[in-house]
Formats: sequence, structure tokens, C-alpha cells
Amino acid sequence: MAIEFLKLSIISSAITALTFYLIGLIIYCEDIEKLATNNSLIIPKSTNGESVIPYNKGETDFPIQNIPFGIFSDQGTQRKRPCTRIGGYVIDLEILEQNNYFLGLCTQSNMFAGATTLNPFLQSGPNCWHLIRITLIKLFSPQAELTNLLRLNVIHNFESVSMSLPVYTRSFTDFYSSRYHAVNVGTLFRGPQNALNPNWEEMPIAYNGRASSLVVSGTGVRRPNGQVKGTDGQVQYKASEKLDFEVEIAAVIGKASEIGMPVKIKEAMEHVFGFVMLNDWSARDIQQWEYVPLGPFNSKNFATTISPWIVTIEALQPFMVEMESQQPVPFASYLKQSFSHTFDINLKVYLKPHQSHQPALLSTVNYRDLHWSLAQQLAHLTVSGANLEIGDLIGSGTISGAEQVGSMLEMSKNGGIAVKVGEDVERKWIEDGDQVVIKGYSEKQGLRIGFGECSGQIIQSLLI
Ligand SMILES: O=C(O)/C=C/C(=O)CC(=O)CC(=O)O
Ligand SMILES: [Ca+2]
Ligand SMILES: [Mg+2]
Repeated sequence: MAIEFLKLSIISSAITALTFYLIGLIIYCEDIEKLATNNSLIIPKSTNGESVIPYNKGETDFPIQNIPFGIFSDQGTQRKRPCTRIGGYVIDLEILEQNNYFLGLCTQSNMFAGATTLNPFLQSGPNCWHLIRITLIKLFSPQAELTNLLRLNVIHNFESVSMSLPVYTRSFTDFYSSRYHAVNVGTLFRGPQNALNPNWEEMPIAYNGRASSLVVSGTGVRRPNGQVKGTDGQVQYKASEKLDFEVEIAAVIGKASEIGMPVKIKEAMEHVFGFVMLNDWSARDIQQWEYVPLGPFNSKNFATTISPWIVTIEALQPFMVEMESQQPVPFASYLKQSFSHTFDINLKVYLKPHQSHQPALLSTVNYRDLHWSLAQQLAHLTVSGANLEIGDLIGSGTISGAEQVGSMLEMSKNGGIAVKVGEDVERKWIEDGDQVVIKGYSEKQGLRIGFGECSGQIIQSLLI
């Protein structure tokens, strides 16, 4: 009797448990559907076999091998926080951290929660950068289960978020390291005899830019006003009539150096976290009048646009290439390198004219064509004892090649000739309402690691 009763109660408990489980499952599934619909996030099943998140392999800039870092805010909370991206989806790193997905990986436990820039993450050091990247690659592997991540609201459609500056930058230095660009600009400004100053081949020349006017891709750029010397020799105060772009890559410093302690060339790359694209907007008429003797000032301090995603040095490893031997070999020992490498990064600049807004390709250049390496730039910047700080931006300088160039100044020969922009439009300089878009990517054997876009549209001057 007692045994019969025991059997019955076990069966009834099992049935109750099963019922609760099934009810729970139904609620749970509904919940996920609700969550997914609330976010209008319906993630199609992946077919690329590389990641649970779908994308077209070889077409997207953001395959799972990329894992770039940025700062986003969603429409709902509008709160800035760190993220990565796979295909067309942005992944919230704050929520992942708060739900212990990164537990024990880094010495710091709080790098993303409450952070409005990536500086605290960079502070955690190269070992941590690597482990976070590897963890994210595993988390979104083809075998991964998205259910929990959807419940946690970790994934957002890129189209539904806005991006901000990825780092807080106290120092922005811009180099002048493309021989093609320096010769072209020097010839246009000073004539062929004085194109390259004698110091150019001895050290990587640079100017210190204005960090406070760094803006993220998509921000409007107001046409600057300033002093200009006309062809009649008269100096005027007016809106720049020679507004230009410069196609560049900028290194993001991830490891600081000590003031008074130059960074050795061999160790220089250890200070670099990754790269963004950079457009060093330039007002050539203001530049030509102001730059002797102290270099660019108002002509380049009004806005500098950077792309929102920092592509890490680690993701760019497959695209590392040896630099051509440097001629002449620099005299200064601190600039000598036994092995010098750079990265094969294609950069394409498009103009969307205000008349049509149709993108027209103006030029294709490559980061590898620079004369001075990034390690040499950093060794030179710090040779005086100047220090590097986390978040500093080091612009490569305008990237021009033997055939194609990275500025309108060079394309139009300082406004001497009209440049074709698509079928029906011509430009000598950038007009109000024009949008300049730089796209960048490395590509090899079906693997494409890209940077996305670096764009800005010109707003009319306040003087008009
Ligand atoms: O004076 C010159 O020859 C030109 C200087 C620059 O344009 C400065 C600059 O931004 C360098 C660069 O982007 O390569
Ligand atoms: Ca520049
Ligand atoms: Mg600038």
C-alpha cells in the first residue's frame, strides 16, 4: 500500500514538474520572441559557417576575424558604451561584462561597464586585449547559442545605433610621411627645386594637431573662415575657398610611455592598440598664407574626422608586409630598423557631390606606400622625452602613391585643373553639401578585414 502510494506520488510529482517545465518553456520562448520583436531584431540563420551571426564572407568589413572596438549608443537608452561588431550587428560589451562572460580574463574586472570611451579597456593591456578578442570569437562561433545573448539584449542592428568617438584623446599628432604627397605638395607650394626640405629624409616630419576638434564619422564639418592672401597680394578675412580632404590612417596608442624616456624603435609597436581611418580636413588657401614659419594652424584645426571602429593590430597581422628598404638610410641611430614592417591597407576616397549625392570614386591608395614606418614615427615623436598616452592619435600623413593621390590639392594641382567626379560633375575643391567618404580594408585569400566608413559633409561657412 505504502509502496503504491510512493509510486503514485513520484509519478504525480514528475507530471507536475514536467508541466511546470513545459509552461516555463512556452513563457521563455514567447519572451525571446517578444524581446526579439521589441528590438526589431530578427537574426537570420547564418550560412557563412564562420559565425552564428550571418554576413557575406569576403564582402563584409566585419567578419568574425575582425572584432573591432567602438563606442555606440542605442536609440532607447542613448547611453554611450563599448561594443564590437560582427557583420551588420553591434555587440554590447558592457552587458557581456556584467553577465560574467569576461570573468577572470583581465586583472581589471571593470573595463566596459559605465565606460563612455575605450580608454579603460586599453589601460588593461595587450594580454587582456587578446583574451577579450579570443573570447568574443568563441562566443559567436558557428556552434554558439544565441538565445541567451538575445535575452540579455546584447545584439543590436547596426542601422539602429549611433557611433561616437572610440577613445578620449589628449594628443593628436599628424605626420607627413608619404614621399609622393610631400613632393607633390612641396612642388605646388614652393616649386620643384624646394619641394622636399632637406630635413624630410632625415626625420619623420609632423605637426601637432588639435585633439579637441576630432569628430566621429558622420559629423557635419563647417567650412572654416580665416586669413587668406589673394593673387593680388591683398590679405582678406573670409570663408576658405580651397577646402580639401586628406586620406590617412591613424594609430591609436594603447600603452603609455613615461615622460623623459624615449620609446626605443624596437619596442615602439608594443604601444599601438590599432588603427582608424582619418580625414585631416585642410583649408589650402589659409594653409598657404599661415604655414611659414610654424606650420599648419587654422588651416587644419577646425575638424578632423575619424572612423568609429578601431581595427586591432592583432586582426591586421595577416596583412603585415615588409617595407621597401629606406633610401637614404636615416643618419640618426634611433631611427634605424633592422626589420621594418607595415600593413597592406587599401583606402578608397569617394565624393558624393551635393548635386546628386551619388558616390564617385576619386582615388585608391595604400598605407604601405609610406616612406617612414609607424615605429620610426613613434621613436621620433618621443626622442625628446615627450610621452605617449593611452588614446593618443598618431596620423600617418596624407597617403599618396605613384599614380593615385590622397588629396584634392594634388588631384586638381592646387585648383589648376578640374577633377571629374562621376559622369557630370567637376570639382577643384570641396563645395558646401558635398560629402567625402573614405573606406578602408585589407584583403587576402578571401579574408577581408575592413574599417567601415570615415565620412563628413560640408556645412556652409558662418560668413555666408
Ligand atoms: O607644408 C607642407 O608642405 C604641407 C604640410 C601639410 O599639408 C601638413 C600635413 O597635414 C601633412 C600630411 O598630411 O601629410
Ligand atoms: Ca595631414
Ligand atoms: Mg585636421
